[in-house]
Amino acid sequence: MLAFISRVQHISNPPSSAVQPKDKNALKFGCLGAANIVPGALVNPAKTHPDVLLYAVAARDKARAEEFARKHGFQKSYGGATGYQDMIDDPEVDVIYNPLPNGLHFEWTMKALKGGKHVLLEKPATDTEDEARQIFALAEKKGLVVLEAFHYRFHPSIQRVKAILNSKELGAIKSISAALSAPEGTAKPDDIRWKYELGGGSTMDPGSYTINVLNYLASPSKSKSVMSASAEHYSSAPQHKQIDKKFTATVNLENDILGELFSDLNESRIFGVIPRIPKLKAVIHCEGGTVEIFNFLIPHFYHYITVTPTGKRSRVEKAYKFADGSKGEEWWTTYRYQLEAFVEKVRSRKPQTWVEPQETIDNMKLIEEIYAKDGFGSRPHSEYEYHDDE
Ligand SMILES: NC(=O)C1=CN([C@@H]2O[C@H](COP(=O)(O)OP(=O)(O)OC[C@H]3O[C@@H](n4cnc5c(N)ncnc54)[C@H](OP(=O)(O)O)[C@@H]3O)[C@@H](O)[C@H]2O)C=CC1
Ligand SMILES: O=C1OC[C@@H](O)[C@H](O)[C@H]1O
Repeated sequence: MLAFISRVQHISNPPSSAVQPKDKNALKFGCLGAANIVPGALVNPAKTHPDVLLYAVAARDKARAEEFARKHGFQKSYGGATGYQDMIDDPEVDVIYNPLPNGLHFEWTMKALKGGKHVLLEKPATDTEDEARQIFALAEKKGLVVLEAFHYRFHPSIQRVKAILNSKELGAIKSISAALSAPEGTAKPDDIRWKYELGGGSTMDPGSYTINVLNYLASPSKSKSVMSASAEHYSSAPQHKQIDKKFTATVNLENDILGELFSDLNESRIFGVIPRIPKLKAVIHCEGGTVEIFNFLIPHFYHYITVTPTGKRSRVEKAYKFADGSKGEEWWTTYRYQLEAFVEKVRSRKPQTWVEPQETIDNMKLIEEIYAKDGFGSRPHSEYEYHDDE
C-alpha cells in the first residue's frame, strides 16, 4: 500500500532530485493541439528527461494555445488557422508530438515529416493500413523517426509477460484474450471518440490496445484471419452508424493461436446504477499453464502478473523496473519509459525496446479487417495527399 501511494505521488510530482535541468542541445518538442493527453504523455515525462525541451504548442485558438503553454511550461505558442503548420515550419523544432484526433494523424504526421521533423504519434497511428505504410515510407526516405505511442509496450511489466512466454516455461501459446473497457460516461457525447469523420470508435480506441497486445504477445506468430467480429452502435450518436461503442472479435493466428478481443468505450452500469470495474486484462493460455496480467494499460499505478503452471500453485510477479538494470524508476510511467526510448532512437542510440513500423502496419491492418467483418467499415481515408515539392 505504501509503495502504491509513493508511486502515485511521484507520478504526478516527481522527486526534485529526478527533475532534470535541460541539456544545452536538448530536443525541442512541438506539440500539435492542446489535447487532454498532453500533460500525462509528454509534459510530466519531460520534467525528468534532460534531453527533452517543451519548446512549443500549437492550438487552433491562439488564446488557448497561450494559456496551455503558460500552464504547462512550453516556451512558445502558435495559434490560429495556420498555427499547426507555422509550428512545423519553425526551424528550432526537432520533434513533433501528434495527439490530434485519429483522423488527423496521417495528414499532420506527413506534414511534419515533410518539414523534416521526427514524430511521436499518438495511437492508433492512422485510420487505415495504407496511411500507416505511407507514413513509414516517407519517414524512411527522410531518415526520420516515427513512433506510434503504444506507451504500455515500454513498461517492464508487459515485457516481463513476453519474457515468460518466450522462456517456454509454460510451453506453446494456445490462446490470448485481451479486454479493455471504460465506464459509461468516461467519453462524453461530444468526445472525438464518437466522431466517425475523426477516426472514432471503440476498436480504434481501447480496442487498438487489445489488438496491439495480441499481436505483440503472439509474435512472431502473425494474425491470419478474423474468424468473427461483432460491434454495437453508440446509441447517443445515432447519426454515426459506423461508430462502435463496443466490439468483440476472434482472430486466427499462426501456430494455432486463438485471439479473443473485447473493448467497450462506454460500459454500462449494473442495473443502470452501479459502475463496473474497468476491464484491463490480458490472459494467455499455454500448453502448460496460464499467464495473466492485470492492468497492462497503465501498469505504473498498479499491476500484477499471475503465472499458473498446470497443476501447480500460482506465483504473482510485479515489474516496475527492469531486472537487467536498464534505465527506469519504480514510479516511471509507461509514458516516461516511452519517452526514454523515443529519445534514444532519435539520438541514433539503441532504445531498450521499440514498436516497429511493421507492427503499426499490422495493427492498422487488423483494425480494418475487424471493421470489415463486423460491418462497421474502415474509418475514412484522409483526403490529404502528399506531394514531394522540394
Ligand atoms: N497514449 C494514451 O494513453 C492516450 C492517447 N490518446 C490519443 O491521443 C489523441 C488525442 O486524444 P485526447 O487527448 O483524448 O483528445 P482531445 O479531444 O483532448 O484533443 C484533441 C486535440 O485535437 C485538436 N483538434 C484539431 N482538430 C480537431 C477537430 N476537428 N475536432 C476536435 N479536436 C481537434 C484539438 O486541438 P486544439 O487544441 O488545436 O483545439 C484538441 O486539443 C487520440 O489519438 C487518442 O487516441 C488519448 C488518450 C490517452
Ligand atoms: O489511449 C487511451 O488510453 C486510455 C483510454 O481510456 C483512452 O480512451 C484512450 O484514448
